[in-house]
This record gives sequence, C-alpha cells and structure tokens, in this order.
Amino acid sequence: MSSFNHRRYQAFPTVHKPDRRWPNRRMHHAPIWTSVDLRDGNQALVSPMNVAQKLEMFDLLVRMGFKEIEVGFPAASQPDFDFVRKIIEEGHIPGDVTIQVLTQARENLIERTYAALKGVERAIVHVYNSTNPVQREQVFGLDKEGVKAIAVRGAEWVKAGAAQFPETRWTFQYSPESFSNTELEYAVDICEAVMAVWQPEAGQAVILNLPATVESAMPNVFADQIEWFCDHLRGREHVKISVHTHNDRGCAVAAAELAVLAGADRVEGTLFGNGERTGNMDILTMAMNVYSQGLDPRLDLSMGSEISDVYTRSTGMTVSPRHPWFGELVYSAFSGSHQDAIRKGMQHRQGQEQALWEVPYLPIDPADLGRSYEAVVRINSQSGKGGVSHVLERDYGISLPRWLAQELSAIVQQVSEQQSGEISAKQIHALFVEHFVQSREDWQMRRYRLQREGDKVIASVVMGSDAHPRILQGKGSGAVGALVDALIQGAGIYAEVEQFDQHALGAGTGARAMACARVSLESGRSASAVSFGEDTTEAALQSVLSAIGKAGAVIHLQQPSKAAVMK
Ligand SMILES: CC(=O)SCCNC(=O)CCNC(=O)[C@H](O)C(C)(C)COP(=O)(O)OP(=O)(O)OC[C@H]1O[C@@H](n2cnc3c(N)ncnc32)[C@H](O)[C@@H]1OP(=O)(O)O
Ligand SMILES: CC(C)C(=O)C(=O)O
Repeated sequence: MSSFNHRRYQAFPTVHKPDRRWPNRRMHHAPIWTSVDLRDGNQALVSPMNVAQKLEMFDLLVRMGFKEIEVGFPAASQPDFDFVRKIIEEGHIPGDVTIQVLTQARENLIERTYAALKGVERAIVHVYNSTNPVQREQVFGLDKEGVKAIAVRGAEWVKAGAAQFPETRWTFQYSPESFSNTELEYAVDICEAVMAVWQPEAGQAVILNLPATVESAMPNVFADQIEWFCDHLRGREHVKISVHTHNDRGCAVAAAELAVLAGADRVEGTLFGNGERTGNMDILTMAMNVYSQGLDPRLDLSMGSEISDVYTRSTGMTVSPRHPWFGELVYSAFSGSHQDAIRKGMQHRQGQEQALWEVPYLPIDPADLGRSYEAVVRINSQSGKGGVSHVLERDYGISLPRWLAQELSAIVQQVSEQQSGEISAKQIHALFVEHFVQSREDWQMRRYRLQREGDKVIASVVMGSDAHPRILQGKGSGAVGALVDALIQGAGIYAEVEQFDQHALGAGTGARAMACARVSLESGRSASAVSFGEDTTEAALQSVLSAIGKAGAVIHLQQPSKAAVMK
C-alpha cells in the first residue's frame, strides 16, 4: 500500500468561538516587530553564522529599525555566547534597541545565559518549554502538572538570575512552545502559573509569546486560538502578547496578520522567512503588507537590495525570484496584457505623481524598494506590442505608431520563440533597425526640393548612390503625394501609402524627426519602413522610398541632366 495515504492524518480541531471578533477588525498600526534571525533563523542553517556574519546581520537589523532583536541562544554554543558578549562589551547595541536571548527552562542554561548578558543595559530573557500533548508524553514523559512545573521552575530561575543584576532593565518572556498544538485551557493555565512567579501586575515587564511551532491549521484557527487566549488570560492587560508563527503550511504571514487582529501586540519573525523547515514568519512580507495598506511599517525597507545581500552573505540562503515584494521578478511583467496595462497606468500617472498609487499589476511603486521602472517590462514570447513599444520608448526614446508596433512585435515574438527566452532591449532595437530602418542604397534619398505651385507641391528628389544619382519629379497635394506621383512619372512605379505617421523627436535620439510608412505596390507586395531625418519632410520622403525599396520595387531611371540635379 502506498505510504501516500491521507488516512494517517486528521483534521485540526476548530475553536468553538461564537463571540469571534477578529474577522471584523482591521490593522491600524504595525505590531512590535522582533527579529529572531540570529536565533531561530540561525539554528536552522546548515552552517550557523559565525560572529562576523552575526554582527553584519545585527547591524542591518538595527539600521532597518528593529527595536527588539533575539541575538541567540548563548547557553547553547560558544559562538552565540561570544557574540552576545561582543555586542555588549563593544557597545554595538543602540540605546533604543533591546536584545533578547533564548534559553530552555534548565537551571544551568539559565545561569550561563545571565553570564552572557552581564553588563547589558536592557534585555529580554526568553525561556520556553514545549507544552503540547505529544511532547508532554513523548519528550518529557510528564503529565500536565509535570510540564507546568518545568515552566514554573524555569520562571523562578529566570527571576533569580535577573535579581543578581539589578542594574539591568529586564523583560521576561515565556513561550509555551507548540502553543497552537496545546489545549487552550492548559496554555492559559501554564502561562498564568509563569505570571504568578514574575508578577507583571507589580511592574515586571512580561511577554507571553505564543508560537505555532509547527503550523498545523488554517490561519483562522490560529487567530481564534489567540483571541480565545487573550479573552481567558487573567491579567491580560499586564502582559504583551506576542506570536511566533512558522510556515509549514505556507501561511505563517497570514497567521501572524490574523493574530494581530485577534489581539497580538507583537510579532516575531525573520528576514525572508528563514528558519526551521519551511521557515519562520517572514517579517519583510508582513511589514510590506502593512506598508501597502497605507500604514507606517516602522521598519525601513527601502534598502531592498542591501537587505537581500546581507541576508545571502550571512545565511548562505538565496532569495527566490518570486519572493513577495523583494524577489527579482516581482516587479517584472513579461505578458502582453500586463505590459500594456502597466504602460497605460504609468502614462496615466504622469503629472499626478502625488496621487494614490493605482497602477495595474503593480501593488506598490517599485521605486519604494529601490527598484527601477526599467526592469518592470521585460520581453519574451508572451509579450505583445505594448511591451515592445514600451521598451523602445523607455530605452531609445522611440515611439512607434500602433500598426508598426504590431509588426515589430510579431518579429520580436518569432525571434523570442526561436531563442526560447527573454529578448533584451538592445536586441529589440537591433531588430527594429534591421527590419525597418535600414534602407537599400539605391533607395537612399540624397537631396530633395519642394516648390509650391498654387495649391500643389512639386517635389524634386535625387536618390541612389552619389556615383549614380537618379532624379524624380512629381506633383501632389503634399510632399508624400508629390513623391508618389514622381515615382509613377519617372519610374512607372505605382505605390499606395497605406499607413503613414511622422513626428518630431525629443532630445537624445540623434535626429529631429521620425517618419513611418507602409506602402503597397501594384504587385501586391507591401513593406514598412522608418526613417529618421533632420526635418519631418526629409524623414517622410525617405520612409516612403525605403518602404518601396523593401517591397521590392525595381527602379530604372534615366540619368538626370546636370540642370536637374539640385545643388
Ligand atoms: C522550537 C525551538 O526552536 S526551541 C529552540 C531550539 N533551539 C535549539 O535547540 C538550539 C540550541 N540547543 C542546543 O544546542 C542544545 O539543545 C542545548 C545545548 C541547549 C542543550 O543540549 P543538551 O543538554 O545536550 O540536551 P538537548 O537539547 O538534547 O535537551 C534534551 C533534554 O532537555 C529537555 N528539554 C528540552 N527542552 C527543554 C526546555 N525547553 N526546558 C527544559 N527542558 C528541556 C529534554 O526533555 C531533554 O531532557 P532529558 O535529557 O532528561 O531527556
Ligand atoms: C522558542 C520558540 C518560540 C520557538 O522558536 C518556536 O516555538 O518555534
């Protein structure tokens, strides 16, 4: 029988809570953030951070604005102990930052923890023991009272340890580890027993941290558990309620967000969600979620790339290109309809940059995280004319008329399919030049002259190579019409201009005007061409000539007389 057998598992029980209130709430401010990168994140690494890596990470967390940072488990390893000593002795802890350290509820470990903290101005001593039925039975071999006694003894040792260093401002934190798998009545009972030792009502700062050590239920169930706990805890008003969620079901952020609605004051997590198994709650994601709702996240996340760089260096982990808010690809659009909408959205914002951010497919302004618009639109075989136009416009200042963008986009798509991948802006430009701008030498216009005769224009055009110039002359209602007539008169070429657009160009394009023409010949062949020129007439005439040349017209002209060749 296959081991992939759902009957080995059971549904997580829901919380009976007819007075559930959190679904109707919204967040009004960011919670207190506590980074556990240097502890929970670190303990999950293949190679835990060395002191230098921890220091670089600590410095980043401080600059990002974290006011509470769990810096390690100093009783567990020498590097953790040394790191805590180093930041205390070398004065790395800013006046508004409180460090936190973790310890099991064991006397020798708690003693060693205080030895590491000697001389610190402020610290949170975080003691934990697991409380759920499975661990009570299988790990501790104890009943509820036995496990409660571990917590109470731990609380007493923490209190006694702190009393040796009255010059330090201590906060005590207790975690009923695996809270979300613990019976709620029992979780309240054990926390109240710890509170009875610490006496927060008498002024001792106390945090009760409620972990989803292994995420086992949907986030609404966790929110119910938090609201239930807050409703039933005696002395709730004297303690801070913290949550510490893991991502086993992929919902750590959702669980923490709902927990805040349900009454949590504080949230523990890590950068990019590094941590045991599938990781801890990702503070970056949650803080950006808060930010994108118009609330101050109380963290500086604008240094996006520096955060990923330090994270990668310190942990050896990588950031997924799809990581919420910070991944390399999250502000890129490859697909045609998204690109089209982004381009229109960006254009819509022009002149109203202070307005609320409302651009399709971009939940925030990428510039907020130091990301540029340049990267937003990227081209592959899924892209359409909007994206191709956007890239040419953005990187080369070239705006194509819709019909021509369609033609170029088809070429780009074909090449992209052939090379099965992304096409750079440079390649798009090269394809544009190759297919539309380059013109055969015999269809190059050398000079032109226009004369007005009544309501008609007479165009004289010299084309071909300097060695073999050809002259054409014709009459029409405008320059292009006169040129078309000249081709009929002088070369017997009947060309119809199907599409034509011209416009002046902005600075930086190396030309003053651009014209785009699509012509069809009597043979049924047609082609499009683009020409850049010193003025719009020059660009217009050349674009028509180039398009006719591309369509395959053959020109046989008589040599011009000397008088006809213009100076
Ligand atoms: C969910 C979390 O992330 S909790 C944090 C987990 N992090 C870590 O464990 C990283 C650091 N830990 C370590 O390096 C080691 O565990 C040390 C150094 C702290 C302790 O090591 P050891 O003494 O060898 O023991 P170990 O961790 O295996 O502990 C097992 C013993 O402690 C008991 N124990 C485990 N957790 C706790 C606790 N929180 N409080 C009290 N006792 C505990 C176990 O029941 C077991 O007891 P037993 O020896 O009577 O069977
Ligand atoms: C120590 C506790 C808070 C913990 O890391 C967890 O339960 O995941």
